[in-house]
Amino acid sequence: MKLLILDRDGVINHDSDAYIKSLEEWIPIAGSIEAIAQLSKAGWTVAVATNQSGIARGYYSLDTLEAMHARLRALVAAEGGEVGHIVYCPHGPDEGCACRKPKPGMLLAIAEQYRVALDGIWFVGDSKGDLEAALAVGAQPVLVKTGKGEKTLSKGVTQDTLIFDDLAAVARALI
Ligand SMILES: O=P(O)(O)OC[C@@H](O)[C@H]1O[C@@H](OP(=O)(O)O)[C@@H](O)[C@@H](O)[C@@H]1O
Ligand SMILES: [Mg+2]
Ligand SMILES: [Zn+2]
Repeated sequence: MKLLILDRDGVINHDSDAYIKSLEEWIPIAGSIEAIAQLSKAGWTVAVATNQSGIARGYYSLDTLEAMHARLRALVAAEGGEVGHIVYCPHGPDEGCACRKPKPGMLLAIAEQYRVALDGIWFVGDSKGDLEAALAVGAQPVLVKTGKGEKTLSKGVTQDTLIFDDLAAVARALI
């Protein structure tokens, strides 16, 4: 199967150093909804793996998080596509969970969900932790320059990292 895994904040929607705390703050990056829909219509399964420590920090509720993901699904559906499995880590950095990136727990959960291996599967992110999670399980690290991507790039990435301007450019490369 054609599986693509996306980070959320800074890849699908704009990110903020103050966290994305409400549905109103969840604003798609230009071209990202259309990119997901086009990929989906081209036979790709598009899954999402996102750290959401704002839950543990008490910045927003699980209901609010689910409302953001319902909005994502509705916007992609309106373009004729669909979003696959969305996995999130609600834990804080000090909880030692297995799912918070750069740990690969969420990628492994998605692989198990679809009963596929992660070798070479593209994981598109904007942060160093996204790239490290991909490398930890043999997936293909892909960096976009949106969100924290430019900052991540400026600090240096591994040679095998693929780099694109944004998610729309990733979709163009795959379709
Ligand atoms: O990019 P994804 O994984 O979809 O989500 C990132 C968010 O959970 C937040 O992650 C936080 O990192 P800490 O969790 O505080 O280390 C900060 O980077 C915030 O700016 C950011 O909005
Ligand atoms: Mg991100
Ligand atoms: Zn976790």
